[in-house]
Amino acid sequence: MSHPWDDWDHVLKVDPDKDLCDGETFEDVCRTGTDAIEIGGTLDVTAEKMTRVIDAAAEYDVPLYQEPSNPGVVIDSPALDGYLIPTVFNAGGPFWITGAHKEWVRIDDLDWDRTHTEAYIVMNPDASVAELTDANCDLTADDVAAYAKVAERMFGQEIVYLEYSGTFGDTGKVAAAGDALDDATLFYGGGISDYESANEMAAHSDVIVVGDLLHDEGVDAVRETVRGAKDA
Ligand SMILES: CC(C)=CCC/C(C)=C/CC/C(C)=C/CC/C(C)=C/COP(=O)(O)OP(=O)(O)O
Ligand SMILES: O=P(O)(O)OC[C@@H](O)CO
Ligand SMILES: [Mg+2]
Repeated sequence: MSHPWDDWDHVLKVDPDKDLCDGETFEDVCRTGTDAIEIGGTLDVTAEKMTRVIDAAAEYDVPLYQEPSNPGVVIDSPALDGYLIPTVFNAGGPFWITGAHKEWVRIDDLDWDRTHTEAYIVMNPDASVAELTDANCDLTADDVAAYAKVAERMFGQEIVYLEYSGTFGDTGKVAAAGDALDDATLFYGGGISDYESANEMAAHSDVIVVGDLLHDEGVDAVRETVRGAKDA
């Protein structure tokens, strides 16, 4: 089966709780050359902030996905190509693995055709997502590879997401995740800041995700990471 992300090299993650750089617009964001935009963040995301970003990006061609951090911020919008729903494999308890999902399915009538999951392995203990989910980030390359295999082989996950949010990851661990997977697509996110860092992580993963750089440095810096990913 083919999926939209089979052809992606670069995803830009827009945090609805963070501002764009001065003078930059969502039109600029959509024209960075990224393959897709993912809208999501861990802290202080609301349905209103989500809607603002979706509406602003709606008129441009770039594929638009929502990555909700809880069921309360999921937006039903025709502008979205789909929903990428995290499930945190190394969370400290079941809520962020299946609990939140169970509540969502119970209260909402899901659009299953547009709903996909991402098997998160959270690696940076200082990231908000690690604190929120009480993730065990003390993982060796072998642990990471084993989680990736469990995600793909036992839970049928089509995307495995190695999440170093806020810090540049260990390339050995990223490579271990990549080697462990046969069919699933490996997303890598965290600390990508320029052509070189993008190029390096893109060599070890299928898709790199760039987040804070957009809000801290702006669209020109993001465009360099697109170039780095495409050259890998
Ligand atoms: C069932 C539904 C609809 C939602 C639950 C989905 C789950 C399990 C979420 C848990 C993991 C999570 C909070 C993912 C959000 C995406 C993410 C990791 C964004 C990056 O966050 P950070 O960069 O750590 O946070 P800030 O930038 O907000 O500090
Ligand atoms: O913000 P950065 O560190 O680029 O991380 C990207 C993404 O993986 C966050 O969920
Ligand atoms: Mg972030």
